[in-house]
Amino acid sequence: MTRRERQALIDKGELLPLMEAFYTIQGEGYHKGTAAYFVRIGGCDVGCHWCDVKESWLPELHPPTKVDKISNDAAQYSDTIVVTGGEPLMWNMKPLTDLLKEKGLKTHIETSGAYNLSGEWDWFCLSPKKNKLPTNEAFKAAHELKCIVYNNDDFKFAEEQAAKVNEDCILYLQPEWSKRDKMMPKIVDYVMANPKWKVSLQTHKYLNIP
Ligand SMILES: C[S@@+](CC[C@H](N)C(=O)[O-])C[C@H]1O[C@@H](n2cnc3c(N)ncnc32)[C@H](O)[C@@H]1O
Ligand SMILES: Nc1nc2[nH]cc(C(=O)O)c2c(=O)[nH]1
Ligand code: SF4
Ligand SMILES: [Mg+2]
Repeated sequence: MTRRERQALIDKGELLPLMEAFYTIQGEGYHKGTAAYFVRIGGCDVGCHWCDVKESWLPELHPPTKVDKISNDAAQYSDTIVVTGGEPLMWNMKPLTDLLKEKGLKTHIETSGAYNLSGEWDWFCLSPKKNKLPTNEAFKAAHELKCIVYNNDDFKFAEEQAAKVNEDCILYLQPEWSKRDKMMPKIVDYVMANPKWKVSLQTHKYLNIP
């Protein structure tokens, strides 16, 4: 395949830069505790300084992989597939989600929502970032809003984001991992005072699973 041919397939979403795929338990948010197959797509330029997968950022480090292979592998493991990254919406997600749905699998996404929406999602987890705000489309699509709390300013940011999602969107505050001891007591107080919010923890890190 020439470079140009490969780029055309990437543009169409037939090839995606796959960093890793693994079967585990969804650790975060509404579906925490549910067995799921994770597909981690490389590439992200949002630049969160506390990102826990910085190795995902450069797309050229991750091999362009056929979505047929990704979906066939996924079907061997689980009926719930979580597509994450990196930032999956930097790529065209339609071919991948079409294949997953043809197989009767549930498609979940973890996204910052900073890029155009593509793909068909049964569950849309939006985690807004100050550096690159979500699109209006992403706010409308969100089933859960998961705001990361690194410092006190993040409570205000979280409220601003919550004002933009649908009324039935489930609202979560999740401590940034390195600040969890400092921020968790503040999150607890905040949620008790503002019970429209729920706490989300990265439970997979406590369980020592991927
Ligand atoms: C690694 S990101 C990939 C998907 C997408 N780029 C996003 O940010 O939503 C997956 C989830 O992990 C969260 N996350 C990343 N680093 C974290 C950290 N250090 N502590 C807590 N949550 C973190 C993100 O906010 C997001 O909800
Ligand atoms: N177990 C587990 N649950 C997760 N929920 C969201 C994750 C992500 O990195 O997107 C993640 C992850 O990396 N592992
Ligand atoms: S948007 Fe997601 S993958 Fe990108 S830097 Fe932020 S947390 Fe990491
Ligand atoms: Mg993670």
